[in-house]
Amino acid sequence: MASVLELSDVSVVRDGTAILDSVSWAVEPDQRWVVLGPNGAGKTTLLQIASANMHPTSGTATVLENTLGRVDVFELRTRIGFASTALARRIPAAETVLDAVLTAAYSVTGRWNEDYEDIDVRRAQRVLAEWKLDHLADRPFGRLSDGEQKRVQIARSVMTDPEILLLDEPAASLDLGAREELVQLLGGYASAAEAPAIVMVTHHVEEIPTGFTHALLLADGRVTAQGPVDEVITAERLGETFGLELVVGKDDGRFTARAA
Ligand SMILES: Nc1ncnc2c1ncn2[C@@H]1O[C@H](COP(=O)(O)OP(=O)(O)OP(=O)(O)O)[C@@H](O)[C@H]1O
Repeated sequence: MASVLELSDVSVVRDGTAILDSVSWAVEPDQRWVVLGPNGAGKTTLLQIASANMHPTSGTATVLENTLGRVDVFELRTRIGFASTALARRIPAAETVLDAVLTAAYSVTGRWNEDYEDIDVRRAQRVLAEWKLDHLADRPFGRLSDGEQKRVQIARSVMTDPEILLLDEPAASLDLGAREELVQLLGGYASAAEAPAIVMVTHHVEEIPTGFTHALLLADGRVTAQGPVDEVITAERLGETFGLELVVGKDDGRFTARAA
């Protein structure tokens, strides 16, 4: 089966600095990746490439078998699910939770005069139930808790049944209860055979859901390690990437890390 994402020697240069530097990486359909690295390492830039929102300065990026720079990215983006706080800011506060998810079918935020089919509405309702949001379907998006808003972002990004799902810090700013609820839901989703390939950026190994198979570590725009999650999320590899001595543990499928 073809890779859903393939970067070959990809660099992104801004203001004379390589914010991604010779990155080569492939994501297969049955893989779920976590991307970790210090602030400014280039994680969000990597997702911008993977979501076809940015082209490499040099090298080749192929997303769902389309080489960026040679294809109509508007059609391609409909096959990619992307959840980030920046995108969520575009959802009007008064929009109901159901509409915030439903409007993904037309790639818009803010319901206007689009004609939705019953099948779209039923799918939105099913997605809301999957992400434990069905009881909030009629609530305005702006009146949800942070944890609920994060789940709406993800529900919206899976509404169109994407072939690759990109999550930029889905658990950032959540309290312990909301984080654990989200990590568990993500773990269940990631473990399902029919789930798409997933790439999740996070700052904390505690946020890696069970069912995630691979990890990529970035520092200063360069890949410092990549491969099966248990080979990469280690004290040695993380320590090199973050530049400090760490103790890394794993319990019941979940990782922990602290300074040594
Ligand atoms: N358009 C741009 N022009 C110049 N520099 C940029 C641009 N976009 C990003 N950068 C710089 O590139 C580096 C990587 O940014 P990026 O947002 O990808 O990192 P990150 O790993 O996601 O960081 P964080 O963990 O803090 O969110 C940062 O130093 C950032 O300031």
